[in-house]
Amino acid sequence: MTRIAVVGGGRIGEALIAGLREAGTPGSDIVVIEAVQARADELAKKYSILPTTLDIGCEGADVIAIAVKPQDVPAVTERIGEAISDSVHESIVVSLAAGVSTESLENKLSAGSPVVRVMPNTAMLVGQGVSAVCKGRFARDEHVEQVKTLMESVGGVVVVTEAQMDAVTAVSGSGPAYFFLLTEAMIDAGVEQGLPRDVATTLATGTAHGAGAMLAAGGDGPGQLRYNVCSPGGTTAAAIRAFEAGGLRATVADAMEAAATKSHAISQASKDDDDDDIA
Ligand SMILES: NC(=O)C1=CN([C@@H]2O[C@H](COP(=O)(O)OP(=O)(O)OC[C@H]3O[C@@H](n4cnc5c(N)ncnc54)[C@H](OP(=O)(O)O)[C@@H]3O)[C@@H](O)[C@H]2O)C=CC1
Ligand SMILES: O=C(O)[C@@H]1CCC=N1
Repeated sequence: MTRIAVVGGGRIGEALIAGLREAGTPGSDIVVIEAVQARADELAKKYSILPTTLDIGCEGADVIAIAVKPQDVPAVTERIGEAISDSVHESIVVSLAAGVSTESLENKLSAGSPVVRVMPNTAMLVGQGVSAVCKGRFARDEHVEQVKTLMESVGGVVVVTEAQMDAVTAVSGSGPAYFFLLTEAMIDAGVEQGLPRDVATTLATGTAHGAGAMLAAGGDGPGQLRYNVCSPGGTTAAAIRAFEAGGLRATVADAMEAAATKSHAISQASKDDDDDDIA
């Protein structure tokens, strides 16, 4: 049994809670600490969990998952540090925030506190997330294993180095949004071609689901799967040519570079804040 305190009940906090509940974690093992009372009450009702304060929620928690916006992480971590500093129970502080380094978290906690950084994605909501995990200076392998097991209950998990986290964020943290954007564009294009919107939505969404399932089946890779759709002289090859002419691959590379650069900039901002604290 792992007792989890989720600090921040926004989009990703809810996705984690929903995925854990769906995977069978009892509601009594999860508490949520959320700034907006109405939102805390909504989550409590929806997932049969307890909304509480940070001090009470951190007491006895095995995992304290920080799911607030990156700029709110330093203040929240400092308060968590105060709440657990005298506790005999060891809590693993887990950050789900983009761009916030384990070092900046450790700087706000008592010396030697185990910190694990996770980059999840919103597909946790349906138990199909994929997360990357890296450990801070004081986290031992058993802490990483515990967090890995927790995240495996809501999807796949890979262990990476912290230096890889900006790239991870660009691929899988932000990734669901790229597929949603493509799906939206396909629906709009289907409507332009004369389909009713509900029909275009059913077709594009079902296609995304089916293509995802084929990729996840782990047989042929994406290239071969695409070749299999491209009948010689056919419709798909004509569409792929238009995608390539429009610079799709370069656009994807530029978009992911922008995401990774932003993640790095967030890390630099949190480092600068730490330096200001020390000065
Ligand atoms: N959304 C996503 O797909 C992903 C997000 N992440 C990371 O997850 C984190 C949260 O993102 P997201 O869920 O989108 O953001 P949200 O703004 O939806 O959620 C954050 C929530 O935390 C609340 N909050 C702020 N300060 C406190 C506090 N002191 N105590 C308790 N609750 C507080 C916020 O309230 P208020 O709005 O009033 O400030 C808000 O409800 C970010 O760091 C992001 O980088 C990581 C991977 C994917
Ligand atoms: O957009 C963001 O900053 C967060 C982090 C990854 C996905 N959403």
